Amino acid sequence: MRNPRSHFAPLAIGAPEPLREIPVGPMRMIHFFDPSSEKMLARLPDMAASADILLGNLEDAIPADRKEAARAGLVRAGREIDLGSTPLWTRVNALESPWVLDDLVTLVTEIGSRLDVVMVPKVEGAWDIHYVDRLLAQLEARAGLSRPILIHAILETAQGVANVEEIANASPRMQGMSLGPADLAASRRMKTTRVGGGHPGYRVLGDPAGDAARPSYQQDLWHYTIGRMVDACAAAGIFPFYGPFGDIKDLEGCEAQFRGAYLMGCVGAWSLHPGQIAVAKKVFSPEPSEVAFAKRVLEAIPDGAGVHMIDGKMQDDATWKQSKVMVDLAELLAAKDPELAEAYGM
Ligand SMILES: CC(=O)SCCNC(=O)CCNC(=O)[C@H](O)C(C)(C)COP(=O)(O)OP(=O)(O)OC[C@H]1O[C@@H](n2cnc3c(N)ncnc32)[C@H](O)[C@@H]1OP(=O)(O)O
Ligand SMILES: O=CC(=O)O
Ligand SMILES: [Mg+2]
Repeated sequence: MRNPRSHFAPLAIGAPEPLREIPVGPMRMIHFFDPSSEKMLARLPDMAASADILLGNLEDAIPADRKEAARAGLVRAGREIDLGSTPLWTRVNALESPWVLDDLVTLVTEIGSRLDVVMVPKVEGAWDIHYVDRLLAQLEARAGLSRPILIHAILETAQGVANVEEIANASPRMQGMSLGPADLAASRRMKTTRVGGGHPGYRVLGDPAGDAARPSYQQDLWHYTIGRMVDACAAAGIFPFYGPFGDIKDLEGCEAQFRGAYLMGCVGAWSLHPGQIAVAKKVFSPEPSEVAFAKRVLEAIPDGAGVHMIDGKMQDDATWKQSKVMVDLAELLAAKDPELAEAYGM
């Protein structure tokens, strides 16, 4: 581990100072697009208006013979397409792949000032983040960038999950983490071919009670990993996200999976298809009734201390903090979305 006094020192001469706080904006969905597709590039301005974050994907789902076209398309998007204030991220190829070095060198050199976050797949431990951290610093210095590019890790190997806390704390560049349920299932030898979501076989059975049918409840395969990821991220001051939900037509299943992650502390999820943007927006924006109640708690306890009763429910210092989380998120989203501002009365 680095000397704590040098934790915030740049890793290359001339590289920008690392950030003390990770920038906070609406992050309800990271919308994936294929930058090798002209059709997708033409749609980017519209997508930028509806998505909180846009991500040009270079890794899985982009075939080997389109890797270079995808990288070039993303450079073009960063240089020529007006995305307003919507952050532009990329997912680079895996660190062991033949493409990742050119991904990082090209993107930082050509559009480093436009790129907010680099998502790194299949992160196994702090050593993977250290590699990207130093390389980014060298490239930023050479490109004369004034703002550091942040790193987002995908939690999608068994070893990555085992090392989740050290990954979260590996660098001041760490912006957050996403659950990658497809690769993680393969890495763990889980017997599912689905991309995220539940599985009808993963359930608990109620006790027998005479001849009555035994109740049976489906469980969430991802609960354990999401819990570990949320704690690791919150403890490190960075942001946890649910990843992909691959059954594109099952918007109800998608909503349920996203909602579970939202309630557990995730700030957003990936959208792979335009239909999932609306789902993420709905789920990761707090309910107006919850916001109204949270506002009442903050108003009733202006100093955030002591014990009070509101609608028959005990409120104290801890519930004040819960309410503050809710109202802060509502204010953040209301600043971008006039409909939510009205719904929240802000
Ligand atoms: C496990 C992981 O690593 S997940 C991350 C990697 N995977 C991805 O990034 C996949 C991204 N998504 C996609 O490629 C596509 O959405 C697919 C292949 C899943 C489905 O695509 P389609 O079969 O074309 O879906 P569908 O016919 O419903 O599309 C409707 C329209 O939305 C467009 N569209 C689909 N996905 C996207 C997207 N991500 N962004 C913008 N537009 C999109 C289609 O081009 C189509 O446009 P059109 O009506 O003008 O022809
Ligand atoms: O990259 C995402 C995954 O689920 O794998
Ligand atoms: Mg993956």
